[in-house]
Amino acid sequence: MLSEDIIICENLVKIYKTKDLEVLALQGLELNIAVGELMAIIGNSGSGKSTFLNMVGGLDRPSAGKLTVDGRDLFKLNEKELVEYKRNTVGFVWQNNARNLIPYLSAWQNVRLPMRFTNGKRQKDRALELLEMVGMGHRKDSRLSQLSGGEQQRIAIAIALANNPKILLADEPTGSVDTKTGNYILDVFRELNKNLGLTIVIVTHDRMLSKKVSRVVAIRDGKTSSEMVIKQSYADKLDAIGMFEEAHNEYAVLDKAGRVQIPREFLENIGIKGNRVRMELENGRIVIGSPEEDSVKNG
Ligand SMILES: Nc1ncnc2c1ncn2[C@@H]1O[C@H](COP(=O)(O)OP(=O)(O)OP(=O)(O)O)[C@@H](O)[C@H]1O
Repeated sequence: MLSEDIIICENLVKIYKTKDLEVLALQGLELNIAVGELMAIIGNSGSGKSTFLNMVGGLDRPSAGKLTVDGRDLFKLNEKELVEYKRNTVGFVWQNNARNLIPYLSAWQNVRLPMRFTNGKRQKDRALELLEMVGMGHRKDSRLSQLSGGEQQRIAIAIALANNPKILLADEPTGSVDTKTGNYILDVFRELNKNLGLTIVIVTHDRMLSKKVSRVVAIRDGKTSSEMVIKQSYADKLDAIGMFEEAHNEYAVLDKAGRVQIPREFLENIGIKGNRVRMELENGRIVIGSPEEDSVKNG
């Protein structure tokens, strides 16, 4: 059972300032993520997905709002605390694995690199354990340049886990591999989530991939717009018969001021053109309709 939130993000704002330009990359993002969740963030290019991940990963500082990760207020960490946070709390997997790996070293050596603070024997054992966890134990002595893109991506996941982080952050982890390999990588995430209880946040464009996790949050223009949550009771059953992805309920996010962003497709479907909707309470439900319905009803 998921209980407390490991990531609490309220009204989060990020402004990038360049010499002659200010970009509002996050404009009041509301998003909480529970301990042990496997979730995806989707959204168009430029909607702020990577910005959010970078804030949570401590790679960049937020401008305003609230961001607490694993009980730590990311606005208050000093440089030293931030280095320690990046090393122990979060692990990163990127689309482009060249960012994670050193091609002329073996898989085993690559995984040991982030562990330079632990003793040698422990390091070797732990690295092997991680390689086995991602299904790459048998290739431990292969140089990275001898492995396929998908295999390299699995090594990158093992590296991200080297310091035993509580949260794994993955930015387009399947962006450079084919669908079959992408599915395999996603299976690795699901195993890690299930077996280690690791919280995993995946940023993706890929709507198919996002259907295989238990919650999908859509970001639009730097704000959370809607989310889909898998019906927990069905998850395991459906997983067993390969229909996991069919079982989502769709939710819209309600912020503290009572604002909800309605997906554009829904508005188009009921014929909303301007900036007004008709709203009424009907048998415990809020019904939103087109204002034109009134004129049809009344006359
Ligand atoms: N370092 C930066 N300096 C200035 N603007 C930036 C910087 N990083 C991101 N932005 C801008 O912030 C906005 C959000 O970018 P972000 O990379 O978070 O989007 P994204 O949803 O991850 O997009 P994509 O799917 O294309 O990676 C964009 O308008 C982008 O141009």
